[in-house]
Amino acid sequence: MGPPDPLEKDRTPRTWGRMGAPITLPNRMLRARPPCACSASTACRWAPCWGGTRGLHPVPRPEPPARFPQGLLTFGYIALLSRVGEQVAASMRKALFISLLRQDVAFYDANRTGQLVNRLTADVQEFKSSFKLIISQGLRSSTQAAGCIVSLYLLSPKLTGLLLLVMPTLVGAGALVGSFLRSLSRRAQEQVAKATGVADEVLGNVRTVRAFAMEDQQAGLYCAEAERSSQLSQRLGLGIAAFQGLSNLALNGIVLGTIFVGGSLMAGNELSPGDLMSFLVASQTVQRSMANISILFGQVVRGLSAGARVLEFMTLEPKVPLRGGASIPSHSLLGHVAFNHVSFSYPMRPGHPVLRDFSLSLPPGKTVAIVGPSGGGKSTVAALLERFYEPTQGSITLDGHDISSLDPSWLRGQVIGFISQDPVLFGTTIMENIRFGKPGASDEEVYAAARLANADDFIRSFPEGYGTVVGERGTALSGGQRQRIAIARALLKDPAVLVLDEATSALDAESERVVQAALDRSLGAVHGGGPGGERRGPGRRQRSAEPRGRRPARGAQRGRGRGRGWGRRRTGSGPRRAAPPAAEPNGAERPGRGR
Ligand SMILES: Nc1ncnc2c1ncn2[C@@H]1O[C@H](COP(=O)(O)OP(=O)(O)OP(=O)(O)O)[C@@H](O)[C@H]1O
Repeated sequence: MGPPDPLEKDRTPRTWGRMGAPITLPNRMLRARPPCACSASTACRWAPCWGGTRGLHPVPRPEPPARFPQGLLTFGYIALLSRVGEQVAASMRKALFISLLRQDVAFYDANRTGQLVNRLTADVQEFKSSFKLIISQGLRSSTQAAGCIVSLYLLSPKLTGLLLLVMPTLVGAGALVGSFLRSLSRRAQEQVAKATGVADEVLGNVRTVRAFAMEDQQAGLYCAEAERSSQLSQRLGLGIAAFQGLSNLALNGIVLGTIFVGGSLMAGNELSPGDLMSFLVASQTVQRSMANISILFGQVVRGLSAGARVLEFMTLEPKVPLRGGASIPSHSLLGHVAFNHVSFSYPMRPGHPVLRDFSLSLPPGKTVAIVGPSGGGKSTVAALLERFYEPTQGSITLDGHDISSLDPSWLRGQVIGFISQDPVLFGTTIMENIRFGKPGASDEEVYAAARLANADDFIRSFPEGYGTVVGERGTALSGGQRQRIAIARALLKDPAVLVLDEATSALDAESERVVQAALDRSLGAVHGGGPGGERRGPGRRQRSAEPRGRRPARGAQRGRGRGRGWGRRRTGSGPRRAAPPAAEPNGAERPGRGR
């Protein structure tokens, strides 16, 4: 058994608690400790106060023996709190990241990367700070207030009863203002995320910005977003300030009311002057604690809305789960792909059908090129086959099995190899980038895939060879070199169906010739002898209407597909070459574009 996979279904963020159990179990235990330590520390501080309020002790002072445990407990709760806070934040980040990775591709069409990164960083940070503040200061203030309310009750139940009568009004008003401030805080955080999204996009495409001399315009765009975010935060600050001012006013009013009512009680001999004085001292402590709580309130509001934003994506379920479903045993996998009356609109543009009643049959052992105008839906066909999106109508089958019943992870990981128009590499070494196609591959397998993709020579010409770091998104390589590494990455996977989405379109003539040769070599390679073995299924060329050395299967026309084929068919006893495509691929293609 391999190591546990963090992306497995039963570890979904909806079940974050379950998934994070190994992390959160000690958390739970630890979580219980800081509050206890904090309360105990506060209790040590205020213990003499409870014993000494009856009588004139205006400034309660801890007795010397209480100082040592108080210091120890303070150390204990701060150390534990910091540990728990960091663990909670790490658990949240991990769960959120795992959840984000599981989301549908449509989710990424709707959300900018920068905004998602903002949730992973700033929102989790905000939540963690609030969590720690609530536990430390909030708990201390609450225990102080609760302890002193007990003292007040012991001194004068009647006066305390009157005091508590006004509390629900204050709490109700606080809750109302709180919900308003929370929504304002949420808007402010969304705006911060939007500004981060702009920054992320601009910095990630700085070459394009530089090439068009758009620095000032882009700076203006970011500044406008940052300004909006600042304004919203200032409004939030105003709201919090107003809340704190009003709550201070109310608390001072309560103290004045206490003096007034206490005076009447004293006049009626229901309260002694000493008790009234003690009552006032204790009620001032309550007032101070409540004032502290109201100051914390702003942080709580921000923390709660940040937590809600994190949870929103942590509990989101993708339409197409990453795993689950049947898989076809490799010995019986032929690779016959069929689109049956498929209609499709992108979730972002539901009113704009891209495919309408589209049917296509891709026989095993053939290469089919789909040719059509720009925007005609060729990439969409590849995306549907990868199950990046679900057809609105119709079905797609692999060897007669509806791909919606097949395990998407198996389909993408073992059946389909995909080389996109603009392949993106990771900012690590060439070796690791190629190995992305098959994580357990040996160095030898990586070299073989690179040789097949005509990439080995140029890789070895670098001083660092396969250890060369390719820069962010592979920017330290030429377009042709990137393409060839992407091809090696796909070939290493040895997929049954290889999808080439204009894999050579961005290249100059020489690079295209080299890459095309690499593809031809790989498609002709003997299966079982390493990467780049048997390939079946759809390829796609749009720029080159008639790929070299292959006979087109159908005539091209606007909005219609055209296929061509080559390849081999696998048999039970081993691979053998299938006949070259002298005729049209089986099945009727009728790609259509919705307009
Ligand atoms: N993620 C998306 N969300 C919404 N609409 C999209 C999305 N991707 C593509 N489209 C739209 O779908 C239509 C088909 O796009 P597609 O990329 O499949 O065309 P294509 O034939 O591959 O074009 P090209 O040859 O220029 O790459 C276009 O109108 C495009 O604007």
